[in-house]
Amino acid sequence: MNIALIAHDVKKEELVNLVIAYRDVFSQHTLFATGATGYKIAEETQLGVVRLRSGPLGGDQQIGALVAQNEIDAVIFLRDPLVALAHEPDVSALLRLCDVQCVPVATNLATAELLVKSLERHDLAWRNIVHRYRLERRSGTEG
Ligand SMILES: O=C(CO)COP(=O)(O)O
Repeated sequence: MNIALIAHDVKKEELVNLVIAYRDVFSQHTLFATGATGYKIAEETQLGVVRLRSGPLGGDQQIGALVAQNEIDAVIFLRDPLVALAHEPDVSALLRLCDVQCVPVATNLATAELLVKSLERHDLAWRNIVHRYRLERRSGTEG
């Protein structure tokens, strides 16, 4: 599964702690992250992370584009709920695209933990089954 991890500055430590606590689960997936979040996760957990641009410089939009292409299976986005950010429209757009594509998205630590536990139980495996089925159908019609 492709998991996107994003945290605003005041939430980065929470997210890193979550990844440390559930390292065994996260290590079984491909992790994508915005720039500074990805840097911290990689540094503190030694897990591989596909790092995109920093959030304010377009990283949220890059993750949004992956969501729009249905290439992300779950998003954990720990937002700072107490400040308004210059790139708020990018944040809203990403969350909207998660709803468009029916991608599970957690915006606080409590929900993030539930999502990780779902990953652990393979609750989202149906997404891989659908991906594979569609790829096979596509290659069948092309061949
Ligand atoms: O601002 C962000 C998401 O909106 C996070 O970006 P960074 O991971 O680069 O700090």
